[in-house]
Amino acid sequence: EIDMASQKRRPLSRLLEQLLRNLEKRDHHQFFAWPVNDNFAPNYSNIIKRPMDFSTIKQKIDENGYKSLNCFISDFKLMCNNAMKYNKPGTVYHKAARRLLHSGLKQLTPQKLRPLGDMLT
Ligand SMILES: COc1ccc(OC)c(-c2cc(C(C)=O)n3cccnc23)c1
Repeated sequence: EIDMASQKRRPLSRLLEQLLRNLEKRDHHQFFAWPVNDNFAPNYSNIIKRPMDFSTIKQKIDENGYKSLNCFISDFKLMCNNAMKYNKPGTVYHKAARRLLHSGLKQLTPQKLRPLGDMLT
């Protein structure tokens, strides 16, 4: 159980929570909200060695599992790239992943992050 007080003290966690909310709202169909289930995606766990989804990222933030912004961005990219690896181009999932990756990364550029970064120092 993560006490709120320590959460307040951790500026990185607060920044990552904010960035995560911003990324999640771009996933309109919630295809990335939960781990992909092998029952709906045949052979998924054999093809995708490191599954990732927004709920797992959220849990990792709460457990203070990200030591840097770059580690958070890496998991976001992993999640999108998994979907572009498993799902064929042209599928709704591949297109959603490509779109999420590009629109998400635009929010994670230094220009966009600098004002938030000042909050960290
Ligand atoms: C159709 O409704 C849902 C609901 C939740 C999903 O993943 C959390 C998915 C889903 C998400 C994915 C991904 C992200 O590869 N996927 C691949 C094959 C079959 N289903 C999915 C689809």
